[in-house]
Amino acid sequence: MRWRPFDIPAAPTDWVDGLRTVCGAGDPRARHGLAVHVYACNASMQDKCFYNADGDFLIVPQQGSLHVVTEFGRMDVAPNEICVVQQGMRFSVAVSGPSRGYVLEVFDGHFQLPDLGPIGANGLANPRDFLTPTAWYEDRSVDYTVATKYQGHLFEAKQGHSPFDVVAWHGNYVPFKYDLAKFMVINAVAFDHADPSIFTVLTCPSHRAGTAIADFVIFPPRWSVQEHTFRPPYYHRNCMSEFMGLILGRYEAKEEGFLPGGATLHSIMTPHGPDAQCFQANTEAQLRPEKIADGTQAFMFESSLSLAVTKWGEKTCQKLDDNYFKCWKSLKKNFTPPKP
Ligand SMILES: O=C(O)Cc1cc(O)ccc1O
Ligand SMILES: [Fe+2]
Repeated sequence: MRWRPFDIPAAPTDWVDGLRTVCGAGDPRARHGLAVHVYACNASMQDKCFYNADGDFLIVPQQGSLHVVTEFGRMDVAPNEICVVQQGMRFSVAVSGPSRGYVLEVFDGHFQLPDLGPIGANGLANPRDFLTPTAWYEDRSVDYTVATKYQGHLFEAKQGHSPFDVVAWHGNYVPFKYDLAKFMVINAVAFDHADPSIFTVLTCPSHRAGTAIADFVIFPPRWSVQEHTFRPPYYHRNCMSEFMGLILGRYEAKEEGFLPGGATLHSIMTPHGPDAQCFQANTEAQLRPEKIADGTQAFMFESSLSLAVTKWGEKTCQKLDDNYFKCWKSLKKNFTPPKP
């Protein structure tokens, strides 16, 4: 499935009011699964905060910076940066204009760095590049709204003061931000297309060893140098679900139709791969070292669970691209076995 860029509303809409669920699996009541949301808004949350009782949020701004106030301090998160706000933390989002992005929510546990295995001590997303806020507080007596997502539904409560009255904190259960440009990219330098798991920024592991509730994977600017190789993604079916979004630029396997602020979902075992144009160009291209994905950033929320699309994702948003399948239609059979 493919979605055209989600609309940013014209009427004043804050971050919570502009949150919509596209797909997901599992159940926050069983503390197992994930949800993929998009947000589209243009107004700051006024004397209003939000907390998620169901799980942790990984927030990926695509357009417009988010100014996030949390109980732990403030974070400015721009497109090409991400932040994680964990279960239960009060936060309020201010925006400076039309803003849009994606949210990966996990119900099971927390996001962590992937095991580096033979990569060894350093690489991919390095711990030093994750930033946590410094304590910041305000002492304001005011009519304040606390919005909550609890068991998938939104609730509101009122209180007489700002919740951001925490003067100091210590510990390690804290929100954080990360600049995707800091990702230390590792890739194949001889031949073959590497599994995109090498681009995993953060993962929320499941209880089944080696599988994830969700991986957050990026496709950053990098050198492509492989020889004797079809360099773009291979045609494949996956035992995981692949939800993709585009922050900036174009994605090499789908230069047309997959646009910043839009999305794709390739469900478990649904075959997919580069569009016909990408196949043609990369079949004919000379394999010289080449900088690819320059000025772009695509990402994937990949899950071992099987995702169901919401009614909003399928119908209400009116962004589903019914013609997506046509991008593969002109692929021709190229099998020409030698005559016996
Ligand atoms: O399908 C996609 O575009 C994502 C993807 C990229 C890649 O380089 C290898 C496998 C894969 O699923
Ligand atoms: Fe894929």
